[in-house]
Amino acid sequence: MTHTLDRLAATIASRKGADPDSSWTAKLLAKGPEKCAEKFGEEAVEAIIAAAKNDRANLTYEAADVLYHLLVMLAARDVDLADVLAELDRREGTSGLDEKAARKG
Ligand SMILES: N=c1c2ncn([C@@H]3O[C@H](COP(=O)(O)OP(=O)(O)OP(=O)(O)O)[C@@H](O)[C@H]3O)c2ncn1[C@@H]1O[C@H](COP(=O)(O)O)[C@@H](O)[C@H]1O
Repeated sequence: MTHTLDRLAATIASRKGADPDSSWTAKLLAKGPEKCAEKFGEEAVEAIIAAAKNDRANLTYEAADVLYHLLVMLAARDVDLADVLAELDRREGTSGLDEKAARKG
């Protein structure tokens, strides 16, 4: 699964600075990080609606859109997927309750 995300992140990275007419990703990135974040939010809302309706087929489809747009948003702000995965690795083995307490300080 990580390999799929790694491949997709690499494809998205390759679209940075590419001709916007050459790919949808290049066109979205050319619109800037704020637009990429907005698109991520739109896709997240569509996934939320599918989940709330218990529409599992659509939730699967929308979740794929969410992951793609998350990677585009990260690329737009030069955040590496590897760093996000490292943060998840860091949390592995700790309780979610501990993580919540740590955030509260
Ligand atoms: N996974 C995706 C992916 N998921 C969603 N999308 C695009 O994201 C858009 C989201 O749909 P919307 O209806 O919200 O967007 P829209 O209406 O077309 O655009 P707006 O008018 O709303 O701005 C669609 O146009 C999809 O084509 C994706 N585009 C690309 N990929 C992957 O990225 C790779 C590179 O794509 P290109 O950059 O197009 O070569 C592809 O091979 C895929 O693997």
